[in-house]
Amino acid sequence: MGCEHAQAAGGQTSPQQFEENTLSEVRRVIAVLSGKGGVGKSFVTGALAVELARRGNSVGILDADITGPSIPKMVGMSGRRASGLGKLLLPEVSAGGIKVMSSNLLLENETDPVLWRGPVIAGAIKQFWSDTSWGPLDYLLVDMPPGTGDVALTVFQSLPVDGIVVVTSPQDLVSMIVAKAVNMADKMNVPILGVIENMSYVTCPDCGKKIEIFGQSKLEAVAENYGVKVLGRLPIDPALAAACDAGQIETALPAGLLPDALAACEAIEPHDEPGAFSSPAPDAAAADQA
Ligand SMILES: Nc1ncnc2c1ncn2[C@@H]1O[C@H](COP(=O)(O)OP(=O)(O)OP(=O)(O)O)[C@@H](O)[C@H]1O
Repeated sequence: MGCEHAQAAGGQTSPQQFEENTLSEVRRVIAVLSGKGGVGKSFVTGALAVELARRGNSVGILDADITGPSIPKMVGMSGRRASGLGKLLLPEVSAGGIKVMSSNLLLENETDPVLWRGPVIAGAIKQFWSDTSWGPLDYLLVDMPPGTGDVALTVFQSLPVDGIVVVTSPQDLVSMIVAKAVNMADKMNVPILGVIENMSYVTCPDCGKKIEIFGQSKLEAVAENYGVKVLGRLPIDPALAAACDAGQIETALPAGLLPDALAACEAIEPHDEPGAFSSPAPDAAAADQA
């Protein structure tokens, strides 16, 4: 574990902040975290990105779920590959204008497994931040890998994360997951914006009644206990899941799904005034010097 990436991932030595390149001006960085896999963290990341973009914001998603990337497929980028600009990578841009950088956009085939070890994964996170030309962004959402392990640590130590959205599902051990996230946020000195419960209920197609198939949600009580806000509860929506699989989240996502979560994102003070982006035009020569 001698290289700088290993140190960042292992946390054995002082953390290293990854530098932003001159072609990026990211105003807010929000990490979307879950306690374990499969609770819908990527879906929530995608939904927040779509809603923020619909409100006129420039939005990017850094897919830090390096070994299980699912963002490109959700926004219709299956089969696409990121291009380069001098020494920098260019994020792919969705039909709705969302910029994405993901390990899936660097693979020959999107079904290739990513068999990378921790230090290489930390190196990829660095590439997605320092070596990617994001341009001016109002919001960069970071789709975190599941859990609170090494890669999550690297992201919090190395990127200027402004806030964390925690995603749980009702069958989770909600209390434990929120506790872990709160502990990590405390240690990393990053505020938790709040918690979203995904797959919280189903809506009866006949009468519209909300049915809590996993039992009554404990979210409110747990959130209160840990002093974090509830930012919303999302239903199980098979049609929306199918639309995500088909790369159509941008057109299929109903409007107004997560108003409190959006308000929490919008309340973050931006790093720079909108419009303050003043880096040189993104030509290859400029990128070479970056
Ligand atoms: N509210 C929902 N209703 C129906 N299906 C959903 C919902 N949320 C997520 N899904 C589906 O569940 C699957 C897992 O979701 P997703 O990839 O977002 O989870 P994740 O927590 O990011 O998983 P991983 O930890 O593996 O990255 C996907 O097929 C997604 O479309």
